[in-house]
Amino acid sequence: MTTAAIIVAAGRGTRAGGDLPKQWQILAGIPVLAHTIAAFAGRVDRVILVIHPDDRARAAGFGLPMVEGGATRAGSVRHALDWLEGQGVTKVLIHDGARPLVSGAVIASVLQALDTSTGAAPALPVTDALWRGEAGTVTGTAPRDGLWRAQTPQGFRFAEILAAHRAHPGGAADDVEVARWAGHAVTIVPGDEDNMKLTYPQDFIRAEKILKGRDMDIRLGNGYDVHAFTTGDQVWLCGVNVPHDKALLGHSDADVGMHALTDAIYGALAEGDIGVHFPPSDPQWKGAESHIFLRHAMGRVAARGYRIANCDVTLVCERPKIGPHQAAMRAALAGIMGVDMDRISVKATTSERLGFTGREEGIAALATCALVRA
Ligand SMILES: Nc1ccn([C@@H]2O[C@H](COP(=O)(O)OP(=O)(O)OP(=O)(O)O)[C@@H](O)[C@H]2O)c(=O)n1
Ligand SMILES: C[C@](O)(CO)[C@H](O)COP(=O)(O)O
Repeated sequence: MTTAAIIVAAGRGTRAGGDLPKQWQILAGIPVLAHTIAAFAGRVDRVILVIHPDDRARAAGFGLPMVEGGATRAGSVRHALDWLEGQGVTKVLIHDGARPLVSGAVIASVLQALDTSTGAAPALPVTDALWRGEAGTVTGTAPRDGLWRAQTPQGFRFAEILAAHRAHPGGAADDVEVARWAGHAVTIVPGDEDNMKLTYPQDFIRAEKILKGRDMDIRLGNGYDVHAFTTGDQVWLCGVNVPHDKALLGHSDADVGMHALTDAIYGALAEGDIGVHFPPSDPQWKGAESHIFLRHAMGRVAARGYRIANCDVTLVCERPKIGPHQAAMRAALAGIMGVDMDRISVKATTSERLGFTGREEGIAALATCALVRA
Protein backbone atom coordinates (compact mmCIF):
# COMPACT_ATOMS: atom_id res chain seq x y z
CA MET A 1 0.00 0.00 0.00
CA THR A 2 1.45 3.38 -0.99
CA THR A 3 -0.12 6.59 0.23
CA ALA A 4 0.44 9.95 -1.44
CA ALA A 5 -0.51 13.52 -0.66
CA ILE A 6 -1.08 16.03 -3.43
CA ILE A 7 -0.68 19.60 -2.16
CA VAL A 8 -2.29 22.02 -4.59
CA ALA A 9 -0.50 25.35 -4.50
CA ALA A 10 -0.80 26.73 -8.02
CA GLY A 11 -3.45 29.38 -7.31
CA ARG A 12 -2.68 33.08 -7.32
CA GLY A 13 -4.47 33.95 -4.07
CA THR A 14 -6.17 37.03 -5.48
CA ARG A 15 -8.58 37.39 -2.53
CA ALA A 16 -5.73 37.32 -0.01
CA GLY A 17 -3.84 40.21 -1.66
CA GLY A 18 -0.19 40.85 -0.71
CA ASP A 19 3.01 40.98 -2.74
CA LEU A 20 3.18 37.19 -3.16
CA PRO A 21 0.52 34.49 -3.68
CA LYS A 22 -0.82 33.52 -0.25
CA GLN A 23 0.97 30.16 -0.08
CA TRP A 24 4.31 31.99 -0.34
CA GLN A 25 3.55 34.68 2.22
CA ILE A 26 5.27 34.36 5.59
CA LEU A 27 3.33 32.90 8.50
CA ALA A 28 5.11 32.68 11.88
CA GLY A 29 8.50 33.09 10.20
CA ILE A 30 8.23 30.61 7.32
CA PRO A 31 6.18 30.41 4.09
CA VAL A 32 2.60 29.15 4.47
CA LEU A 33 3.45 26.24 2.19
CA ALA A 34 6.31 25.13 4.46
CA HIS A 35 3.80 24.68 7.30
CA THR A 36 1.50 22.70 5.01
CA ILE A 37 4.26 20.40 3.77
CA ALA A 38 5.57 19.84 7.31
CA ALA A 39 2.11 18.69 8.43
CA PHE A 40 2.34 15.71 6.05
CA ALA A 41 5.95 14.74 6.87
CA GLY A 42 6.05 11.12 8.01
CA ARG A 43 2.28 10.65 7.58
CA VAL A 44 2.20 9.57 3.92
CA ASP A 45 4.73 7.79 1.73
CA ARG A 46 4.96 10.53 -0.90
CA VAL A 47 4.18 14.24 -1.14
CA ILE A 48 3.70 15.93 -4.53
CA LEU A 49 3.54 19.70 -4.93
CA VAL A 50 1.40 21.34 -7.58
CA ILE A 51 2.81 24.76 -8.34
CA HIS A 52 2.42 27.68 -10.72
CA PRO A 53 5.26 27.84 -13.31
CA ASP A 54 6.31 31.25 -11.91
CA ASP A 55 7.03 29.60 -8.52
CA ARG A 56 9.33 26.81 -9.69
CA ALA A 57 12.51 28.36 -8.25
CA ARG A 58 10.80 29.19 -4.94
CA ALA A 59 9.46 25.65 -4.57
CA ALA A 60 12.67 23.85 -5.54
CA GLY A 61 14.07 24.20 -2.01
CA PHE A 62 11.48 21.80 -0.63
CA GLY A 63 13.08 18.97 -2.58
CA LEU A 64 9.71 17.45 -3.50
CA PRO A 65 8.42 16.31 -6.91
CA MET A 66 6.71 19.25 -8.61
CA VAL A 67 3.88 19.24 -11.12
CA GLU A 68 2.68 22.31 -13.00
CA GLY A 69 -0.82 23.51 -12.05
CA GLY A 70 -3.83 24.04 -14.29
CA ALA A 71 -6.13 27.01 -14.82
CA THR A 72 -8.50 25.78 -12.09
CA ARG A 73 -8.05 23.88 -8.82
CA ALA A 74 -9.59 20.80 -10.45
CA GLY A 75 -7.13 21.15 -13.35
CA SER A 76 -4.24 21.28 -10.90
CA VAL A 77 -5.45 18.15 -9.10
CA ARG A 78 -5.86 16.36 -12.41
CA HIS A 79 -2.26 17.11 -13.46
CA ALA A 80 -0.96 15.59 -10.22
CA LEU A 81 -3.18 12.51 -10.47
CA ASP A 82 -2.00 11.95 -14.06
CA TRP A 83 1.61 12.29 -12.90
CA LEU A 84 1.11 9.72 -10.12
CA GLU A 85 -0.51 7.12 -12.38
CA GLY A 86 1.44 3.88 -12.56
CA GLN A 87 3.48 4.60 -9.42
CA GLY A 88 1.70 2.11 -7.17
CA VAL A 89 -0.31 4.66 -5.17
CA THR A 90 -3.42 3.14 -3.62
CA LYS A 91 -4.67 5.99 -1.39
CA VAL A 92 -4.32 9.66 -2.23
CA LEU A 93 -4.99 12.72 -0.10
CA ILE A 94 -5.68 16.00 -1.90
CA HIS A 95 -4.97 19.06 0.22
CA ASP A 96 -5.02 22.84 -0.24
CA GLY A 97 -1.57 24.40 0.13
CA ALA A 98 -3.51 27.28 1.68
CA ARG A 99 -4.55 25.16 4.71
CA PRO A 100 -1.28 25.23 6.68
CA LEU A 101 -2.73 24.29 10.09
CA VAL A 102 -4.05 20.83 9.26
CA SER A 103 -3.39 18.47 12.16
CA GLY A 104 -1.89 14.99 12.14
CA ALA A 105 -5.14 13.75 13.70
CA VAL A 106 -7.24 14.98 10.76
CA ILE A 107 -4.82 13.45 8.23
CA ALA A 108 -4.85 10.13 10.13
CA SER A 109 -8.67 10.06 10.31
CA VAL A 110 -9.02 10.54 6.56
CA LEU A 111 -6.45 7.83 5.82
CA GLN A 112 -8.10 5.44 8.26
CA ALA A 113 -11.59 6.02 6.81
CA LEU A 114 -10.22 5.01 3.38
CA ASP A 115 -9.80 1.45 4.70
CA THR A 116 -13.56 1.05 4.44
CA SER A 117 -14.66 3.80 2.06
CA THR A 118 -13.74 4.95 -1.48
CA GLY A 119 -13.65 8.56 -0.31
CA ALA A 120 -13.33 10.40 3.00
CA ALA A 121 -13.04 14.06 3.92
CA PRO A 122 -13.05 16.26 7.04
CA ALA A 123 -15.90 18.67 7.64
CA LEU A 124 -17.57 20.61 10.45
CA PRO A 125 -21.32 20.89 10.95
CA VAL A 126 -22.82 24.31 10.33
CA THR A 127 -23.72 25.67 13.76
CA ASP A 128 -24.83 29.23 12.97
CA ALA A 129 -28.27 30.08 11.65
CA LEU A 130 -28.31 30.61 7.88
CA TRP A 131 -29.86 33.63 6.20
CA ARG A 132 -30.35 34.90 2.73
CA GLY A 133 -29.56 38.55 2.29
CA GLU A 134 -29.65 41.27 -0.29
CA ALA A 135 -28.21 44.77 -0.12
CA GLY A 136 -27.38 44.32 3.58
CA THR A 137 -30.86 43.18 4.59
CA VAL A 138 -32.02 39.71 5.63
CA THR A 139 -34.44 38.43 3.01
CA GLY A 140 -34.97 34.90 4.28
CA THR A 141 -33.65 32.00 6.29
CA ALA A 142 -32.45 28.53 5.33
CA PRO A 143 -32.38 25.33 7.37
CA ARG A 144 -28.89 24.39 8.53
CA ASP A 145 -29.71 20.74 9.30
CA GLY A 146 -27.44 18.36 7.46
CA LEU A 147 -25.10 21.12 6.21
CA TRP A 148 -21.34 20.77 6.59
CA ARG A 149 -18.35 23.05 6.00
CA ALA A 150 -15.94 21.13 3.77
CA GLN A 151 -12.21 20.98 4.52
CA THR A 152 -9.20 19.18 3.08
CA PRO A 153 -7.35 16.78 2.87
CA GLN A 154 -9.97 14.94 0.88
CA GLY A 155 -8.89 11.32 0.49
CA PHE A 156 -9.71 8.69 -2.10
CA ARG A 157 -8.76 5.32 -3.45
CA PHE A 158 -6.39 6.33 -6.23
CA ALA A 159 -7.81 4.51 -9.27
CA GLU A 160 -11.35 5.71 -8.57
CA ILE A 161 -10.53 9.40 -8.14
CA LEU A 162 -8.25 9.40 -11.20
CA ALA A 163 -11.04 7.94 -13.37
CA ALA A 164 -13.58 10.34 -11.86
CA HIS A 165 -11.43 13.42 -12.56
CA ARG A 166 -10.78 12.25 -16.13
CA ALA A 167 -14.51 11.86 -16.79
CA HIS A 168 -15.76 14.97 -14.96
CA PRO A 169 -16.86 17.88 -17.18
CA GLY A 170 -15.11 20.46 -14.93
CA GLY A 171 -16.22 23.25 -12.62
CA ALA A 172 -16.23 21.24 -9.36
CA ALA A 173 -15.44 23.17 -6.16
CA ASP A 174 -13.60 20.23 -4.66
CA ASP A 175 -12.67 16.57 -5.15
CA VAL A 176 -15.59 15.27 -3.09
CA GLU A 177 -17.89 16.80 -5.70
CA VAL A 178 -15.97 14.98 -8.45
CA ALA A 179 -16.07 11.66 -6.58
CA ARG A 180 -19.77 11.92 -5.82
CA TRP A 181 -20.52 12.84 -9.44
CA ALA A 182 -18.85 9.54 -10.40
CA GLY A 183 -21.07 7.67 -7.95
CA HIS A 184 -18.61 7.14 -5.06
CA ALA A 185 -19.64 7.37 -1.42
CA VAL A 186 -17.64 9.83 0.68
CA THR A 187 -17.38 9.41 4.45
CA ILE A 188 -17.33 12.54 6.62
CA VAL A 189 -14.66 12.54 9.34
CA PRO A 190 -14.42 15.22 12.05
CA GLY A 191 -12.79 18.42 10.79
CA ASP A 192 -10.92 20.92 12.91
CA GLU A 193 -11.71 24.64 13.44
CA ASP A 194 -7.97 25.38 13.15
CA ASN A 195 -7.82 23.72 9.71
CA MET A 196 -8.87 26.99 8.11
CA LYS A 197 -8.20 27.97 4.50
CA LEU A 198 -6.29 31.22 4.16
CA THR A 199 -8.55 33.12 1.82
CA TYR A 200 -8.63 36.80 2.92
CA PRO A 201 -5.91 39.01 4.48
CA GLN A 202 -7.48 38.81 7.98
CA ASP A 203 -7.16 34.98 7.91
CA PHE A 204 -3.40 35.37 8.32
CA ILE A 205 -3.90 37.18 11.64
CA ARG A 206 -6.08 34.35 12.96
CA ALA A 207 -3.63 31.70 11.74
CA GLU A 208 -0.71 33.51 13.46
CA LYS A 209 -2.70 33.53 16.73
CA ILE A 210 -3.41 29.81 16.46
CA LEU A 211 0.25 29.06 15.83
CA LYS A 212 1.35 31.23 18.78
CA GLY A 213 -0.88 29.14 21.04
CA ARG A 214 0.82 25.91 19.97
CA ASP A 215 3.82 24.45 21.74
CA MET A 216 7.13 25.54 20.28
CA ASP A 217 9.44 22.77 19.08
CA ILE A 218 13.15 23.61 19.43
CA ARG A 219 15.97 21.50 18.00
CA LEU A 220 19.72 21.94 18.45
CA GLY A 221 22.52 20.55 16.30
CA ASN A 222 26.30 20.69 16.35
CA GLY A 223 28.87 20.24 13.61
CA TYR A 224 32.64 19.80 13.55
CA ASP A 225 34.98 19.71 10.56
CA VAL A 226 38.72 19.78 9.82
CA HIS A 227 40.61 20.42 6.58
CA ALA A 228 44.37 20.15 6.17
CA PHE A 229 46.49 22.84 4.54
CA THR A 230 48.15 22.29 1.20
CA THR A 231 50.08 24.57 -1.12
CA GLY A 232 48.12 27.52 -2.48
CA ASP A 233 47.36 31.20 -1.99
CA GLN A 234 43.78 31.41 -0.72
CA VAL A 235 41.22 29.67 1.48
CA TRP A 236 37.41 29.65 1.41
CA LEU A 237 35.98 30.24 4.87
CA CYS A 238 32.25 30.75 5.57
CA GLY A 239 31.62 31.73 1.95
CA VAL A 240 34.44 34.29 1.78
CA ASN A 241 37.64 34.00 -0.23
CA VAL A 242 40.53 34.87 2.10
CA PRO A 243 44.02 35.43 0.69
CA HIS A 244 46.58 33.22 2.50
CA ASP A 245 49.94 31.58 1.87
CA LYS A 246 48.29 28.12 1.84
CA ALA A 247 45.06 26.51 0.61
CA LEU A 248 42.76 23.99 2.27
CA LEU A 249 42.68 20.47 0.91
CA GLY A 250 39.33 18.78 0.33
CA HIS A 251 37.00 16.96 -2.03
CA SER A 252 34.90 20.13 -2.38
CA ASP A 253 36.06 23.75 -2.02
CA ALA A 254 37.08 22.76 1.56
CA ASP A 255 35.11 25.57 3.24
CA VAL A 256 35.54 24.09 6.70
CA GLY A 257 33.30 26.68 8.42
CA MET A 258 30.39 26.18 6.04
CA HIS A 259 30.73 22.40 6.32
CA ALA A 260 30.55 22.50 10.13
CA LEU A 261 27.49 24.77 9.94
CA THR A 262 25.78 22.55 7.35
CA ASP A 263 26.40 19.49 9.54
CA ALA A 264 24.97 21.34 12.55
CA ILE A 265 21.75 21.95 10.58
CA TYR A 266 21.50 18.33 9.43
CA GLY A 267 22.24 17.32 13.01
CA ALA A 268 19.41 19.46 14.37
CA LEU A 269 17.06 17.71 11.94
CA ALA A 270 18.58 14.29 12.77
CA GLU A 271 19.19 13.85 9.02
CA GLY A 272 22.80 12.65 9.02
CA ASP A 273 25.60 14.84 7.68
CA ILE A 274 26.98 16.23 4.41
CA GLY A 275 28.54 12.87 3.52
CA VAL A 276 25.12 11.20 3.57
CA HIS A 277 23.54 13.74 1.21
CA PHE A 278 26.62 14.40 -0.97
CA PRO A 279 28.83 11.27 -0.84
CA PRO A 280 32.54 12.04 -1.41
CA SER A 281 32.64 8.85 -3.52
CA ASP A 282 30.37 10.59 -6.06
CA PRO A 283 32.61 12.46 -8.56
CA GLN A 284 29.89 15.05 -9.29
CA TRP A 285 30.64 16.72 -5.89
CA LYS A 286 34.41 16.99 -6.53
CA GLY A 287 35.33 20.67 -6.21
CA ALA A 288 31.69 21.54 -5.46
CA GLU A 289 31.02 24.94 -3.96
CA SER A 290 29.91 24.48 -0.37
CA HIS A 291 26.89 26.78 -0.69
CA ILE A 292 25.22 23.87 -2.57
CA PHE A 293 25.37 21.81 0.66
CA LEU A 294 24.19 24.67 2.88
CA ARG A 295 21.28 25.50 0.56
CA HIS A 296 20.24 21.84 0.56
CA ALA A 297 20.28 21.75 4.37
CA MET A 298 18.17 24.93 4.45
CA GLY A 299 15.71 23.31 2.01
CA ARG A 300 15.35 20.44 4.47
CA VAL A 301 14.75 22.94 7.30
CA ALA A 302 11.93 24.52 5.30
CA ALA A 303 10.49 21.18 4.22
CA ARG A 304 10.30 20.06 7.86
CA GLY A 305 8.55 23.32 8.85
CA TYR A 306 11.42 24.77 10.92
CA ARG A 307 13.26 28.06 10.74
CA ILE A 308 16.68 29.10 11.98
CA ALA A 309 16.67 30.69 15.42
CA ASN A 310 20.44 31.27 15.40
CA CYS A 311 23.77 29.74 14.40
CA ASP A 312 27.24 30.13 15.85
CA VAL A 313 30.43 29.13 14.01
CA THR A 314 33.91 29.04 15.59
CA LEU A 315 36.99 28.75 13.39
CA VAL A 316 40.13 27.41 15.08
CA CYS A 317 43.36 28.59 13.43
CA GLU A 318 46.47 30.66 14.06
CA ARG A 319 46.29 32.17 10.56
CA PRO A 320 44.72 33.63 8.49
CA LYS A 321 43.33 36.23 10.85
CA ILE A 322 39.56 36.02 10.78
CA GLY A 323 38.64 39.35 12.41
CA PRO A 324 38.89 41.48 9.25
CA HIS A 325 36.60 39.04 7.39
CA GLN A 326 34.09 38.30 10.14
CA ALA A 327 31.35 40.68 8.96
CA ALA A 328 31.68 39.51 5.35
CA MET A 329 31.42 35.88 6.49
CA ARG A 330 28.26 36.52 8.50
CA ALA A 331 26.76 38.38 5.55
CA ALA A 332 27.68 35.60 3.10
CA LEU A 333 26.16 32.87 5.28
CA ALA A 334 23.03 34.94 5.99
CA GLY A 335 22.59 35.54 2.25
CA ILE A 336 22.87 31.85 1.37
CA MET A 337 20.57 30.83 4.21
CA GLY A 338 18.01 33.60 3.63
CA VAL A 339 18.05 34.73 7.28
CA ASP A 340 18.89 38.01 9.02
CA MET A 341 22.57 38.55 9.72
CA ASP A 342 21.91 39.00 13.45
CA ARG A 343 21.02 35.30 13.62
CA ILE A 344 24.47 34.25 12.38
CA SER A 345 27.65 34.49 14.43
CA VAL A 346 31.16 33.76 13.17
CA LYS A 347 34.09 33.96 15.56
CA ALA A 348 37.60 32.57 15.76
CA THR A 349 40.15 31.41 18.26
CA THR A 350 43.68 30.08 18.16
CA SER A 351 44.66 26.89 19.97
CA GLU A 352 47.61 28.63 21.64
CA ARG A 353 49.96 26.99 19.11
CA LEU A 354 48.99 23.56 20.45
CA GLY A 355 47.97 20.60 18.31
CA PHE A 356 47.49 20.46 14.52
CA THR A 357 45.81 23.85 14.35
CA GLY A 358 48.60 25.35 16.47
CA ARG A 359 51.23 23.87 14.13
CA GLU A 360 49.26 25.38 11.19
CA GLU A 361 48.68 22.00 9.59
CA GLY A 362 45.00 22.73 9.09
CA ILE A 363 41.87 24.56 10.25
CA ALA A 364 39.11 23.16 12.48
CA ALA A 365 35.60 24.55 12.75
CA LEU A 366 32.75 24.00 15.20
CA ALA A 367 29.16 25.10 14.70
CA THR A 368 25.93 25.12 16.68
CA CYS A 369 22.52 25.70 15.22
CA ALA A 370 19.06 26.12 16.80
CA LEU A 371 15.89 25.48 14.80
CA VAL A 372 12.38 26.42 15.92
CA ARG A 373 8.92 25.39 14.79
CA ALA A 374 5.76 26.86 16.22
N1 LIG B 1 -5.55 26.87 -10.57
C1 LIG B 1 -5.45 26.60 -9.26
C2 LIG B 1 -6.27 27.24 -8.32
C3 LIG B 1 -6.12 26.96 -6.97
N2 LIG B 1 -5.18 26.08 -6.58
C4 LIG B 1 -4.97 25.80 -5.15
O1 LIG B 1 -6.18 25.37 -4.55
C5 LIG B 1 -6.21 25.75 -3.18
C6 LIG B 1 -7.55 26.35 -2.79
O2 LIG B 1 -7.91 27.38 -3.69
P1 LIG B 1 -8.19 28.91 -3.34
O3 LIG B 1 -8.22 29.15 -1.90
O4 LIG B 1 -9.35 29.33 -4.17
O5 LIG B 1 -6.82 29.56 -3.88
P2 LIG B 1 -6.56 30.63 -5.01
O6 LIG B 1 -7.18 30.22 -6.30
O7 LIG B 1 -5.08 30.84 -5.00
O8 LIG B 1 -7.27 31.93 -4.38
P3 LIG B 1 -8.12 33.05 -5.09
O9 LIG B 1 -9.39 32.40 -5.56
O10 LIG B 1 -8.35 34.07 -4.01
O11 LIG B 1 -7.28 33.60 -6.23
C7 LIG B 1 -5.05 26.71 -2.96
O12 LIG B 1 -4.05 26.08 -2.19
C8 LIG B 1 -4.58 27.04 -4.36
O13 LIG B 1 -3.19 27.32 -4.48
C9 LIG B 1 -4.39 25.42 -7.51
O14 LIG B 1 -3.52 24.64 -7.16
N3 LIG B 1 -4.54 25.70 -8.85
C1 LIG C 1 -11.47 22.55 -1.59
C2 LIG C 1 -11.97 23.57 -0.62
O1 LIG C 1 -10.92 23.99 0.23
C3 LIG C 1 -13.02 22.92 0.26
O2 LIG C 1 -13.43 23.77 1.27
C4 LIG C 1 -12.53 24.78 -1.33
O3 LIG C 1 -13.66 24.43 -2.03
C5 LIG C 1 -11.52 25.43 -2.29
O4 LIG C 1 -11.47 26.80 -2.18
P1 LIG C 1 -12.43 27.88 -2.91
O5 LIG C 1 -12.29 29.11 -2.07
O6 LIG C 1 -13.82 27.32 -2.90
O7 LIG C 1 -11.87 28.05 -4.28
